[in-house]
Amino acid sequence: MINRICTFYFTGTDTTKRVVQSIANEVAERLNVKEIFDYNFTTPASREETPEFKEGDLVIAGVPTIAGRVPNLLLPYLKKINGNGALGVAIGLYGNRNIDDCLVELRDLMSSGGINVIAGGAFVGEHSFSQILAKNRPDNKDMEIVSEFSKKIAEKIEREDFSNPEMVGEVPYRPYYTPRDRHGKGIDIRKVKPKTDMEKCIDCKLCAELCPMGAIDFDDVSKVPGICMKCCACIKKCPTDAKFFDDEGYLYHAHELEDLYERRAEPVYFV
Ligand SMILES: Cc1cc2nc3c(=O)[nH]c(=O)nc-3n(C[C@H](O)[C@H](O)[C@H](O)COP(=O)(O)O)c2cc1C
Repeated sequence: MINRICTFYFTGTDTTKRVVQSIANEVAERLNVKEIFDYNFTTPASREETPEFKEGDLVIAGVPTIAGRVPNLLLPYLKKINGNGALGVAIGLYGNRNIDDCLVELRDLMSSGGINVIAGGAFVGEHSFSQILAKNRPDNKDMEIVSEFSKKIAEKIEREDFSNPEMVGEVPYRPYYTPRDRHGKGIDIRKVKPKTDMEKCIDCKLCAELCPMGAIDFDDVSKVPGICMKCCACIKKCPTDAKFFDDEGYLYHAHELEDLYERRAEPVYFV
């Protein structure tokens, strides 16, 4: 019996949020669950709380795929999950290249925290680095699959089938995906940070408020003293398009992804 559905997600550009919330809403409707609790752990302040769940919860957890894995900057937080026997669904969003081992890694983090993961899905979202790679996804076709998946989750719970399906990915997990330049040499984008066009910036502070790493200086938003995870929230959500990356390696990688992964990757789910 499910008493509460918890959406539990990290999202830079809202594709993960859309998929997770839709699943939660549809499963809640099908199972007649009245309480939906929105647990968005994107901001640093939200990650100061320990993620705590209880028996009778269904936790729909989602993260974007970063370098083929769960974002490593979130691992200390995700290792603190207190599932207390809740049921769970693991969701990985990826930008049309590959989910690699993100979904199985998220499933394992949830299981280690005491959540019984009864379903999982890999869905496609517009790539953080691009305005054209998987543009506007998840789209209507993706959302139909989200709906089909939600129906199967609800049916599985109604049958009281709490088994753990196999999911796409390898254990042990493969190393983080490394982009390469035209000579096959690794491109290291870890230290790359966004720049600000001060002619366009209106100093609204939205970028500093949104940054999941709290990396942008509130008093001077052109400064990024903290760690940037390249989620692109500040770039895609800037009302005046003032933020941008100009690092050569980063831009090369972004354009290469657009060229190599133009084909449409389809979502997959496991129930
Ligand atoms: C640093 C970084 C690395 C990424 N690595 C991958 C990847 O390995 N494979 C992939 O297909 N997409 C990758 N993506 C794209 C995101 O997983 C994808 O755009 C996702 O939909 C973003 O979710 P959000 O909108 O909830 O932030 C990466 C994005 C970022 C920021």
